[in-house]
Amino acid sequence: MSIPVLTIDGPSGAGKGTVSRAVAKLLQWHYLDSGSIYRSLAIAVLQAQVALEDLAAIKQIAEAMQLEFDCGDVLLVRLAGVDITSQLGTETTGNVASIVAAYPEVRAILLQKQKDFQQLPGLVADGRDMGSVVFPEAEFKVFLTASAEERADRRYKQLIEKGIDANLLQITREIEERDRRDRERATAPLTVPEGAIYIDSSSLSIQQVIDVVIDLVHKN
Ligand SMILES: Nc1ncnc2c1ncn2[C@@H]1O[C@H](COP(=O)(O)OP(=O)(O)OP(=O)(O)O)[C@@H](O)[C@H]1O
Ligand SMILES: Nc1ccn([C@@H]2O[C@H](COP(=O)(O)O)[C@@H](O)[C@H]2O)c(=O)n1
Repeated sequence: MSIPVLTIDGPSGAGKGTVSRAVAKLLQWHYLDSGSIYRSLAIAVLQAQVALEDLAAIKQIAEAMQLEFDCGDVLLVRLAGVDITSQLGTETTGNVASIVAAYPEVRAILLQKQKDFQQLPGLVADGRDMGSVVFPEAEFKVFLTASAEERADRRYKQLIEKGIDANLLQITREIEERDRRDRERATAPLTVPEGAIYIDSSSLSIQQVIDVVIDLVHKN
């Protein structure tokens, strides 16, 4: 029996995490936030004070990385037994994640960790290459995006709500730079996977996007 997978790929701030968590909860399926794996590696690399050009050292860290996920209402991540959840969401972590994620060797090391999330009764997987590389056979595929201005605005509001000082212009620049890096890398670039439905959420509410995605699963 094949285990159903719904993949939700798209650029930063498109709403993938928010929508994936809600849909996984409604379907009572498991949830994979693949970005948090790359973000955890970024934290481990920063902690080890390794240069971002030192591929050999980064590969060693990726291979040895002991990660535990608690995917309840709020995602909790432990690295070597230490809760790193509060460090995951920063822009520095996201930017370093996108630099280490560009190494094909690093992606190969982290591939099986992601595949292991495919468990009954089903999986909602969010990231950049879920529908194209990690779960190419997925039954349901979504590409979720929004304009760069809208995504930067969402990220800005998210940071301000968390009490984190933020600068809209800087966030816009960082989002555009991360998009460029994720789209232009040679291995597993951000792309619309074959067979995915394309949703531009620039003028849709979170609930409207959730409804479209739930409909896709229920109608098939
Ligand atoms: N359709 C929407 N309308 C308005 N705000 C939204 C919408 N979708 C998501 N948001 C808000 O945008 C912010 C970013 O969403 P989220 O973290 O889910 O994006 P993401 O695609 O997972 O980003 P990343 O890839 O960087 O983790 C959140 O504060 C979320 O509440
Ligand atoms: N499947 C994925 C998921 C993420 N990445 C890289 O990690 C960065 C952070 O991801 P978020 O979804 O948490 O923002 C992202 O910019 C990508 O570079 C990836 O390569 N593949």
